[in-house]
Amino acid sequence: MKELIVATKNPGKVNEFRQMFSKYDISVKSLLDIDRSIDIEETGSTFEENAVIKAEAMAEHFEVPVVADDSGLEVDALNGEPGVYSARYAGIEKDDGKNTEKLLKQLYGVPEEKRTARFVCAVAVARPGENTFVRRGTCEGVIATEPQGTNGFGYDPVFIPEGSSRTMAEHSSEEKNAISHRHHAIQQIEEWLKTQS
Ligand SMILES: O=P(O)(O)OP(=O)(O)OP(=O)(O)OC[C@H]1O[C@@H](n2cnc3c(O)ncnc32)[C@H](O)[C@@H]1O
Ligand SMILES: [Mg+2]
Repeated sequence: MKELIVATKNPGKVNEFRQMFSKYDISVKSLLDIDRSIDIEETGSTFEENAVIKAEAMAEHFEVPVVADDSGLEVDALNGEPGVYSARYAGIEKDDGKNTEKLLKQLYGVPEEKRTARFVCAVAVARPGENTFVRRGTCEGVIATEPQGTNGFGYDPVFIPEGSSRTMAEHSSEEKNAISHRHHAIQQIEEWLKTQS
């Protein structure tokens, strides 16, 4: 089994990458396993830019291929916010509970048909001495009026994916990994993943 570094410190993402990469016989090492003190500043203005920044910084550092994910939630009634600031929406401390609370406050009184949103995930692959590539996946849905469910992470308790009546946090990880933005982004790097296992 081949091992790949995924340049993230988000344990929820790590679980999902582990589950989805196992299909390719690839095991995942994250920054939580390697060095929690590594901090990469996300200075880009798009998901793609930030994913590339994270992947290239770590590929240069470890001198091996590195995958990185930059993701977030775009809410139409908020002109695409929180977007690339999803992790820091309610402050720098990255508190999922505070972020969802702020989001529900911002959307208070907004009717269901105007609560459309999408999760976006950019996955970048950086390799020493080779060109970096980045692919995007999305998952359409609406924002609920109150949090429901305990699975997943981030905004999952308030995001109802299209075609479902449950929030993402009420979906099993298998169900989420079949429809998520991260799944759709990873599908697009499948050819490369197959060369890695
Ligand atoms: O940068 P790394 O270390 O990967 O971890 P992070 O949590 O800071 O990740 P991002 O910078 O990509 O910010 C993504 C935020 O968007 C939200 N998010 C992304 N994917 C999500 C998902 O599958 N379900 C719920 N929320 C998600 C969640 O709040 C994340 O913290
Ligand atoms: Mg981040």
